Amino acid sequence: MTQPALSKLTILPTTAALTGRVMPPGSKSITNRALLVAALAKGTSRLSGALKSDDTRYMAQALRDMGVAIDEPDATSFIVTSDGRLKAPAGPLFLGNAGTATRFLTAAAALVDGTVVVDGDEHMRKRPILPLVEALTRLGVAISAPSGCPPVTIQGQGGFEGGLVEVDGGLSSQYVSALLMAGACARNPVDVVLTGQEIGARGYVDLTLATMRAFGAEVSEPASGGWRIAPTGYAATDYLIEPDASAATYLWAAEVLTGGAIDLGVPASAFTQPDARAHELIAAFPNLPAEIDGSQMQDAVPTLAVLAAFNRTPVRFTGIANLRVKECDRVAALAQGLSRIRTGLGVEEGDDLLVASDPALAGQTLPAEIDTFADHRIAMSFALAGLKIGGVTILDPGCVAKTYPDYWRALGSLGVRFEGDVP
Ligand SMILES: O=C(O)C1=C[C@@H](OP(=O)(O)O)[C@@H](O)[C@H](O)C1
Ligand SMILES: C=C(OP(=O)(O)O)C(=O)O
Repeated sequence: MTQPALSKLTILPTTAALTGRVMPPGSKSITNRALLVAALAKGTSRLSGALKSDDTRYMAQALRDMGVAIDEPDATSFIVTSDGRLKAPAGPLFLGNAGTATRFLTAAAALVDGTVVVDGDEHMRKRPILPLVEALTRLGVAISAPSGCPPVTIQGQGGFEGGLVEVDGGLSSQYVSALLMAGACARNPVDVVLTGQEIGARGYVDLTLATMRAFGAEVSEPASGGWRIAPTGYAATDYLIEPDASAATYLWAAEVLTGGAIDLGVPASAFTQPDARAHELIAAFPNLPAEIDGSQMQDAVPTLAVLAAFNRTPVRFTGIANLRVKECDRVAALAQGLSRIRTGLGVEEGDDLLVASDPALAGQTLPAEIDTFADHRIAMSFALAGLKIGGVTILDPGCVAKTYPDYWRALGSLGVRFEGDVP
């Protein structure tokens, strides 16, 4: 069977400084945490400032499939009403390529009385989940994932006892967050302890703890790398979700690349998400450091890597091995896309990415089709290159719907012009 041709969007370079006001959408990470804990709380919670995108729609639909009432009175709110229990869904939960929804619901499914199958699209079916499955097994949960990736089948017993569970967060911090959030609904206290010191973006665990506490959970950290969760369950509450820091990185980068002034409506210092750390680096452009450790701002690495192409000096990105198990292998996709613009512009060295910077790229026409591998961040970051280089074409530009459906419209509102299929 022949595949349908991918849609294409060419960014027309701009010599103008991009100026205007663009609010990034609500945080994906916080929206999907808040949706879950609100669903585990008895009563009604109003979530405002929320993201409406593929990832949060998959989460909301899965919770509806488990008996939770979720209303959407406007474009940025969810009203979640629950009796605090998730019911067995009639069929598999399909979660697309939403890592947060998939990992968080895998642990929460242990609270269901009945069978839950957690599944996703062909990309998600390649994203590892075994460390989480093994941790839940040690907690006494009947769970299996034969391929080590979704689909995962959980035979929920209406809850689990609790106790100590070790987990390796090296491949994904989402395993840790998933255990922490489900842990508050166990019958006894749960101790979640990290094995090894490696954990991608520890800041995501802090984000989890903050959301849990806002909904009444009691979590302490008796020792570094270990958390004790009291069996309190959650209390319904109204919750304001901050804008998405990863989405903000594209706007910050567009601003420095074009010498513009984009008002995001929120200062960088107001974000609590890990990717906000990238702001300081972006502000240093075109003098980015020779080495950037991406481990604590992982989703900002595509933004920083494309920006680095225009830096005064080359940049090596380290600490990014687990970018290989995101929506696509981002280390490979970035190297490939950069090298389509100019051979050798991005090179993989082990798990590092080397960007051979050249400020003279700006103003050139270097036709390049960027394969996005259905990865929103590859699409959004390479669009930045298109602001300065003629001929940059993004394949499958609609993939931004995963976390930032309005991305192209937002760039358009700043005066960016396109040729081709604007989704
Ligand atoms: O917990 C979260 O909200 C996230 C954690 C990170 O993933 P990993 O923990 O899988 O590295 C990040 O890349 C993802 O976009 C969101
Ligand atoms: C890695 C990402 O998403 P997730 O793991 O939530 O699918 C991302 O949004 O960059």
